[in-house]
Amino acid sequence: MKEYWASLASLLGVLAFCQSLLQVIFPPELRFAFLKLLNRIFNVFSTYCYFDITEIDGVNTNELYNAVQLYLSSSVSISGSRLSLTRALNSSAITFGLSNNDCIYDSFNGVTVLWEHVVAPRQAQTFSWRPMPEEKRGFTLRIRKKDKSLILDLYLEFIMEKANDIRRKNQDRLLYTNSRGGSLDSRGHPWESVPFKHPSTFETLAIDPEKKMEIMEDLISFANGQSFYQKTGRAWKRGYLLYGPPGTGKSSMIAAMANYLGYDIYDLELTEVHNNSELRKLLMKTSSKSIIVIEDIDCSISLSNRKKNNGGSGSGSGSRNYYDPEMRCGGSGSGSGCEDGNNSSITLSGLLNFTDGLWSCCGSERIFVFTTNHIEKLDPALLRSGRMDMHIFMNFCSYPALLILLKNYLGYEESDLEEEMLKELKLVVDKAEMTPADISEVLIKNKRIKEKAVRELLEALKIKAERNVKNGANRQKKNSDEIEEEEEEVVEEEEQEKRALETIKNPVADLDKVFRFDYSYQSDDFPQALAALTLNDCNDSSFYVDSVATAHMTNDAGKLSSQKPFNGFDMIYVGGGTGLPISHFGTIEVAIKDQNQRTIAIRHKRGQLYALDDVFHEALSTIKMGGLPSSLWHQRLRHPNSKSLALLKKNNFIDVTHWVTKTKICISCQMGKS
Ligand SMILES: Nc1ncnc2c1ncn2[C@@H]1O[C@H](COP(=O)(O)OP(=O)(O)OP(=O)(O)O)[C@@H](O)[C@H]1O
Repeated sequence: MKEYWASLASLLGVLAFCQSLLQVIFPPELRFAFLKLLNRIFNVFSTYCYFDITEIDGVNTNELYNAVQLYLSSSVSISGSRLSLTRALNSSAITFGLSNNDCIYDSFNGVTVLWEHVVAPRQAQTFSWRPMPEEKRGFTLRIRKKDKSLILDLYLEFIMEKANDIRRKNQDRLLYTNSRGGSLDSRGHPWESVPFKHPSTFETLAIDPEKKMEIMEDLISFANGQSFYQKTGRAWKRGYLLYGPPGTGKSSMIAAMANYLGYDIYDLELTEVHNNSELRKLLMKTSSKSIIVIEDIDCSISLSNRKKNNGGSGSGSGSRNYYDPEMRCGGSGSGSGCEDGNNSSITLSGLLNFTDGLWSCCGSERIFVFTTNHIEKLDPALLRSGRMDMHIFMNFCSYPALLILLKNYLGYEESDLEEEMLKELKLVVDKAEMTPADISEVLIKNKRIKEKAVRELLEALKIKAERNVKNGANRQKKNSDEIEEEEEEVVEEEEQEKRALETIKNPVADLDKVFRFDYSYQSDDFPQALAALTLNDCNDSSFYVDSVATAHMTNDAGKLSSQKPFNGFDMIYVGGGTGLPISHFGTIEVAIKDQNQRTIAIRHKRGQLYALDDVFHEALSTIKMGGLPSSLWHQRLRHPNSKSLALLKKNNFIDVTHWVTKTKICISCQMGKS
């Protein structure tokens, strides 16, 4: 026996020596090539082929891996001998899974295949933008070569469908949030999820039954509408805008939608998203059959003021219409907001691309829901027809909605209540303007003593209705007072106008009292605005065109001849207080056209004015045709002083029939100089 151990030990020693000798003689590269060759030879002669389905594909999670895992979890629970059991946090379902490196046979269409769950430790992490899981996971599918073409595609399709079914039936809805502010988890997901357990359903939702039916039918026709969307060439998605006062059930409606269709919810927190490309990435990581929600869209982000931060640096905006808020950053559909240039914020255009641009179609069967308490605050671009397919007004509690709440909270059917009580409730509920949330509170408080609950509810409704009536009367009184005040103001304005007209007839009389000059209506650069009133350079015989406005604007930057990007924060404010961004500044060319719209003279800027020198005098020859009194020339030539007029006459540019006496003072000049 002793000898036996001794010879075994020496044999092991020889083997170890040979191994180290081999390692020295054959470097790792050579060994790797040899193994590869062996593998190839094995594959040629093997009757099987193998498919690896890894958990992470590049940087993205492999959906097929998840589907296989789910699919196998249903078969391993029956046939597996060693299983792993998992239960997600707060989840009600237990998931079976194959243990690490365990195998299972499955059959499909009479063909048997083998699945192996391969788990290997990940090598020490090289540099990565995000943490990776410690283990590499994957499934290896083994199929006979002769069966591959027969079943592979069908089998994988079957697995995907089955996984979706299982997900729908067994799995709790998931509620995703992007509250991590853009950072990714170890599996490359920007979304965090928890099981979604909201109990709201369309049955418990207290809204008018007709409206409820309409919404439910719309949802079902959407969910079953794959062929319709394909046939019509539309992306398989739908948008709902829920609006109304707080507590009318907008969030409850979203939960009811998710529970009704069995969809997951992605609750998008816009304030956590830094720019449009991040928004796009979030969208790419949402799954099909989901509802993407942006709650309180009017307060989550100030979309109309966003451009302020960008400083209007969008390049190449030559022919863009900046009056269209949608176009502020490059227009919808293209997926390229001007934010892409400086990557600093979300824009309205980015949000619209998110919902109905090209990127909104990455994935299918998705519903977008926006909610707001103030629809009037939303940018019209969001409300435009076709953008949100259905606008749903969540109103105060109506009588039919009240009956649903009574059933939910007290178990009362309409027939369980006395007729008198029903009559009274019906009479006051609309006037009370109470939200379902307010009414629920009253009912919950007394839910154990049902009669008391109904009585108290009636009392609360009456008090609220009375208050509303009183407030309404006050409002009416206030309104009539306001109307009276407005009427008085109109009369006052009319009288002022009359006085002004009388003054024009007799301009010298009391001019100051009527037209006091108001600086608030004038340009800051007032002296410059009046520059055209005089011609200072007596040696310059050019005509100068006064284009009237001191600050010109155009919605087409291409019209500017030497444009430069505008990097300031100023904006053009228009009626209603909307701020329009300024993208470029520069100079324009003044074109003079004849009757037939042919350009006969184009002039560039000289200083602050546009000069028409001798070459173009002919083009203006009609101006000097026919003599006119000096007062008319004064008005036609934008109020030059008499010295300038005399100069023009002397150079034979104008023909003055007679000089008007100084007593007739030009009112415009008076106002301008006051
Ligand atoms: N229409 C409704 N049907 C049933 N319950 C409702 C309804 N509206 C409100 N409630 C009750 O009031 C609570 C608050 O409602 P919910 O959060 O859905 O309102 P909301 O309109 O989304 O409010 P907010 O605008 O403040 O987010 C809900 O939990 C629910 O119990």
